[in-house]
Amino acid sequence: MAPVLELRNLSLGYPGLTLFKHLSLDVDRGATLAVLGANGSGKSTFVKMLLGLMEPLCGRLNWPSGRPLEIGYLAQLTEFDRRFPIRVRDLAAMGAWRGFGLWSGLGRSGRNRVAAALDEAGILELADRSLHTLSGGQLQRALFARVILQDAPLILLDEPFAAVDQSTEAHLLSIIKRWRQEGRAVVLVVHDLSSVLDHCSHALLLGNGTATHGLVKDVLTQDQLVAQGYLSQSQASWMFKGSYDHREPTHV
Ligand SMILES: Nc1ncnc2c1ncn2[C@@H]1O[C@H](COP(=O)(O)OP(=O)(O)OP(=O)(O)O)[C@@H](O)[C@H]1O
Repeated sequence: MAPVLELRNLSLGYPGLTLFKHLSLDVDRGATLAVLGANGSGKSTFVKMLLGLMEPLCGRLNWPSGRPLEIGYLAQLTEFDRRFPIRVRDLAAMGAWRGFGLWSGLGRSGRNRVAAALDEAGILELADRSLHTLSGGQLQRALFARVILQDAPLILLDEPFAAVDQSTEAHLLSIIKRWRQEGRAVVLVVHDLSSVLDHCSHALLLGNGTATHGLVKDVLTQDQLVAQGYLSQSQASWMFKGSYDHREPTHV
């Protein structure tokens, strides 16, 4: 699959703090890249760099299309102010504003697109509810509907499953599956070694000043996770003996 984005010899950090050096990777169409690392390893910084909010210390991002692509972005739920007084359908419609313009009306086809996105996210019946009345899982579904409407070739999800139950997670994974089948590239920041990784093709592990990238099964090894400070030796021994093992991605 052709890349939508190429990172070349990238170093990332702040004055006096280098988080990692010399990262080169391609984000391919149809790939699902999980970004993991201990607290403070640089996941949020990596997200900011992808969004163009900060420059790498050195190296570069290449956009094979010749210009930066639109990124469908889902921020961490904790960063979202749900007291903002709008309805679910208005929040979702914000994802489509490029298509219809900020100050013009949605029109029938726009309204149909919003309804279809809310339906796919499983919250059509909540369309007229105010955001502050939603549960965490319902709000996450509304934010997914907004990303659906962005219709972007590259999708960046920052901890999309942090506050959702198993059935919501499975539902949101089915949306990610569709995106992947359509050839979109999906980058997800995930916090734990959960079953989500079964649905990812590649992993980027940050920590202890390094960034390791490759197939999930090659990167998330016991030795690597300990070396990069993600797990202690005893946690790793417990985990690799028990619930977590290396499976090939099942690609929901
Ligand atoms: N604007 C900044 N200026 C200087 N240092 C920063 C800045 N933002 C973050 N850092 C530092 O960079 C490091 C990486 O932070 P970052 O937020 O990217 O980590 P993270 O992996 O997302 O952490 P967490 O899992 O705790 O959210 C931390 O040591 C943090 O203190």
